[in-house]
Amino acid sequence: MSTVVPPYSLWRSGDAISRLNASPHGTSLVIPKFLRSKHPRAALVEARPRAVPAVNGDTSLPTQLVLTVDRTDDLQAEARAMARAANAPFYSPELLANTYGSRPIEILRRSLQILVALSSFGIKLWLDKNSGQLDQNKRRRAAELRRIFTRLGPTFVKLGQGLSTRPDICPPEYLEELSELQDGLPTFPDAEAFLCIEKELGLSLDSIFSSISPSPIAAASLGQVYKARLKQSGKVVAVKVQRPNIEEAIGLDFYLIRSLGFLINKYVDFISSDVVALIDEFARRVYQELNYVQEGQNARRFKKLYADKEDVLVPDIFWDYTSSKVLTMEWVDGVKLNEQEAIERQGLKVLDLVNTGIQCSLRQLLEYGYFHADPHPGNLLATPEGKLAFLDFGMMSETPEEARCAIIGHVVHMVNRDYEAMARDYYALDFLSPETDVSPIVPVLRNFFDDTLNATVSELNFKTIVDGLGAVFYQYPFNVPAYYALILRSLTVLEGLALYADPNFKVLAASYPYFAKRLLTDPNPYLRDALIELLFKDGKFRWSRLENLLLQGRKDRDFSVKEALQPVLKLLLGPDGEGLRALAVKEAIRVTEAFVLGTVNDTYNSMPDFMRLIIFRDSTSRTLGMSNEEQGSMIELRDQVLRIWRLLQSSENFDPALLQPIVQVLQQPEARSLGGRIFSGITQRLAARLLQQVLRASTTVSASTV
Ligand SMILES: Nc1ncnc2c1ncn2[C@@H]1O[C@H](COP(=O)(O)OP(=O)(O)OP(=O)(O)O)[C@@H](O)[C@H]1O
Repeated sequence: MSTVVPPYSLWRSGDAISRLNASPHGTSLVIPKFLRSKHPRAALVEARPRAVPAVNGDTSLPTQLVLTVDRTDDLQAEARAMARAANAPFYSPELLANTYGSRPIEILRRSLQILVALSSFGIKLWLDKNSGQLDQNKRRRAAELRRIFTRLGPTFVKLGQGLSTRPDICPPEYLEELSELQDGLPTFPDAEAFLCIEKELGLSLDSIFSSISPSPIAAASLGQVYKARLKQSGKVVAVKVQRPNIEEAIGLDFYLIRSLGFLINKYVDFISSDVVALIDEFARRVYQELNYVQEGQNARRFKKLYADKEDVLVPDIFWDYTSSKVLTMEWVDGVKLNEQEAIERQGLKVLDLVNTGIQCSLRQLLEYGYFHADPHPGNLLATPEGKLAFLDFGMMSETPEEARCAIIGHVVHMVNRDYEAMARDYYALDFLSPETDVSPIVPVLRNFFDDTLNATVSELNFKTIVDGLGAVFYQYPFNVPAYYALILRSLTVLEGLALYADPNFKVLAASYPYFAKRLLTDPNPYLRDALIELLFKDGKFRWSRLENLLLQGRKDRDFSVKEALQPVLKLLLGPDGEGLRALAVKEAIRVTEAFVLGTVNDTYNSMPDFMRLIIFRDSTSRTLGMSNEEQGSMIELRDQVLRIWRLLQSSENFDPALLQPIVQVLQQPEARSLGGRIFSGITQRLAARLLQQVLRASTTVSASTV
């Protein structure tokens, strides 16, 4: 799509709409007669946001009050927009049956159109299969399917966009081709678009805008977008106008697709899912996208949740110029994230923007669970100030809270190559029903990850992981919820963008600090238990895992060491913490012993040989009879604990009192004996070692005297 360069107020000659004259005082718009006569001019309500008067200036209203008044105005304008959208289309299979059931000619015509297009594709697939060229021709066929969907119109474009996020349904080649269904769609006549704006808003075009681009700056599946300037406030806005009769076109298609779904449910045995239910769910989402007031509300909610960071921008909505078919929003000056050279020319770094995108996506997907479900590069702009702007809030999705936690656990298990735990995660993620046996999946996961990487998992290309998991999902009876597929897709899109700038960029490595932070700090019981499970194995604390989590978690910009481990420490004191307390006792013994024996070892090694002989009757490097291996692991444990302690100490806001719960546990009645146990544990072991030493020495002496 061509971008309109200022002054963007020239109408194309020969258009149904006449010419816009540029006046020396600015631009004035000449509206064609057929547009002017229909709509009497209506009074304009000022669009938000308003200028806030200076608090310290001579203006009388305090800022807070102005903001409140603004907010009230805004809510009222939004309510008016909602009223305008009262008749927005909604999905009702019954209504569709009533409407199209009695239009056999239309049904026949459209069915033939779809049938011819899809059956020719089906025949090619069948021929490929019979000639053994299915794999070889996959890429070609995927591109053909993309073209067929574009030809068949908006419903199929949406269907293709939807399929492009489903690794459980489509092989990777199809996922890639179908994800290109975002651009290059045909436009519709501008005159129709301008008529639609006037009709929808009940205002004449020239009373709304002082200028508007003569042709769309972009055309997408459901609408096209113009750039304009608001007459009242002078703000530059983007005006999205819905394609004419789209509701009709989509309605007929969904009626036909649903009828096909019924036939599949009835006659195709190998498809066990309820196809009609899937179609209904999908159709409902597409219909939601037809209500631009809903999209505006999505944008507002998104902005409230995520644009608190100064590097994220979400356009404001101008409710007075918004209806179900017209969406007027703040114009975002920016370059699409895939136009990397243009971004670099502005002195911006693509990787910084991608990192912002990753951090924002992680918060969307895993913190609030409300996320932008269509983050293709066309919907992400880099602004000249270096902000990342999000556009197009038509398709939003939500991740249920349990799933958010299960995903965090899954990634951490993956990074730690805990394949059994990974396979079990699929229950928590609701991918597999509880009666499915996950044991066959474990070796498949192991084979894939162990084969693919020599380095750590976080060094793996995210796309490789997604393709690998996709292949597993494809082979087993997985039912991947739509939100999960969308999550994978949003991160894959960001990684794809980053790889242009840096072929070594790893999205998982960039996002792992966030996962580590959540695991260390989140009080959610699922995550807390996942952390405990990760840290304790076979009754032993895995200090290396804690060290790694702390090292990673510290890299997250929102990490606060104050919160680290707090959920686990709280559990330690709680009524359900008995098991954990027992583990803590054991570990305390192990660590104290490591410190004591480590120090003994150091002292022993620093002694001259003759002193060792006098005291220990031994001049070898074996302290208290410990093997080199034992010594090594003891010293490693001590050093690891010391490293972690230094790590905590060097972190901002660290207060040793945070570890108070551990001390408290040691003082609790049930663990009061802990001090004694540690002490006795150590003295027992030391005594045993000394005894061993003495016995060994006396045996050697007596043997030599014999
Ligand atoms: N606020 C804005 N500022 C600048 N450009 C915009 C704005 N909103 C939309 N655009 C441009 O218009 C294009 C299409 O807009 P949008 O993605 O919202 O349409 P859509 O019909 O929802 O698309 P899709 O087919 O992806 O669902 C964007 O890719 C962008 O180039």
